[in-house]
Amino acid sequence: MTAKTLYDKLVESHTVARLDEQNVLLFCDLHLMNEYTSPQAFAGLHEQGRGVPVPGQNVAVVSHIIPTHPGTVRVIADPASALQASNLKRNCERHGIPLFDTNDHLQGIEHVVSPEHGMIRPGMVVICGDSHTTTYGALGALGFGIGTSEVEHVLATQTLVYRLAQAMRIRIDGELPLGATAKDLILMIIGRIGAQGARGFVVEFRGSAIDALSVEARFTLCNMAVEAGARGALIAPDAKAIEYVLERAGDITGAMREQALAYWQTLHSDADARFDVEHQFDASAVAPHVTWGTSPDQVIPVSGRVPSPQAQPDEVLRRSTEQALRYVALRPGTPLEGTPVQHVFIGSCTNGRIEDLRAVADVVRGRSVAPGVRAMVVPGSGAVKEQAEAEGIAALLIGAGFEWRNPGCSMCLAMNDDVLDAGVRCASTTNRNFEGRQGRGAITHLMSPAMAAAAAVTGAITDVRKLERIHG
Ligand SMILES: CC(C)[C@H](C(=O)O)[C@@H](O)C(=O)O
Ligand code: SF4
Repeated sequence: MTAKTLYDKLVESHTVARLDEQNVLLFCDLHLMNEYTSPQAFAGLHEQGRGVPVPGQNVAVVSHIIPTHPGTVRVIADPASALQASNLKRNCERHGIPLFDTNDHLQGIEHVVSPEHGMIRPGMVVICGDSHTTTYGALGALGFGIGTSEVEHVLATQTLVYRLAQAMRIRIDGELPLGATAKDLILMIIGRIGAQGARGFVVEFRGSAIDALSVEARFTLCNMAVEAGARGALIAPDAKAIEYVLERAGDITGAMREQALAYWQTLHSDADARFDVEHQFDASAVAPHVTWGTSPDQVIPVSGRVPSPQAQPDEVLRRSTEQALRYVALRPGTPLEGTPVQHVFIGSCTNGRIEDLRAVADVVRGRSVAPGVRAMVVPGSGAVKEQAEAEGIAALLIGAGFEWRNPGCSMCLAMNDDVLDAGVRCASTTNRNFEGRQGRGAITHLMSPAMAAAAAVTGAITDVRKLERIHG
């Protein structure tokens, strides 16, 4: 018997038919939908007079366009966005698909909502018309994003024509130093292998540094694997992951629980499984990282200096460095530390979970938002928001001068009315720093929640480790 990777096992157990050398028909256990990528898919389905055969294995969440202003009733003012939300509601009602609607108190970002209710379990194939579906690898589920025509196919058949990926293993041993988080780890990895470094691969993370991460930190890691081009990210489920799932999946009891536990034990790569590419990193050398440019791989440790186009090894890199520097209005050789920010955004499916908000609160406690800075916290979901309110985190942050908002994607991609003005520089816990991502002409620096909190209280990009030293 040939040794298998975890990825092989997940694909094989979901293969309905082998179509050719490269493609299989893959069964999808769970299909998540948002208001943004589903309307045309439903329209196509209806044109062909098709139904949704297994509506219970589909779930929809209004994520992207929803306003986040405080208040109990949310009204979507923008007519196009309101139409997207009402279409989603109508389509879900028509087909019996569960929906977290605009004013559901548990609503939020699809990738935050689904795991917290036990919908994601080890061994599943989870898909969504959204690239950050890789997040679910943290629980040993194969998650990946699909396009709108594929959404239609999945609605109609619960299957997908799936092109097989290659397997990459990233091994990370050692202990993350104080002040460095899973966000810094993944930013460092993306910086090293590049924004296309994992293109065509499903990445399996393993090693002692991965074992040490909390499940929420693993979500952060797998979420951003797509920023290195990965078609999926996986971490073999361990006791921590299994406990996380069992605490939330109330339906897994009795004999089913025994069966599930026995199956989940098999979800790891065999000892001699072959990977197409392997990388290795040392967690103990990871410092807090901050992006300086307009791609997540344009990233350096916070103590670093913005690179110079002249120092780049080839013409393509020289040009992209030059262009990025022009956009972010930074000169080559400038230290990142001390760069003033006018805005701080804390949230997103990368860092909008309760542990992230606790990390922010730990830095902010005893301090307040610097004058001239607008700092905004948008919890990843209603459940995260309620939890943070119950723990006193919301009160602490509001007292320190943060805006405490309702959940949603918000300023991660500025598809609602949380949009930055041109030239505004933002310390952000999100995952993409593309040109215009948070508003036309706005400048994004990606970093961890603790680092964003440090920026909020100092008004500049700041090494959170120094902040802690100064203030004891
Ligand atoms: C809107 C959606 C299609 C998109 C994605 O696929 O990731 C968004 O969530 C993003 O983060 O850019
Ligand atoms: S929070 Fe950002 S990255 Fe995540 S789904 Fe929403 S827009 Fe995409």
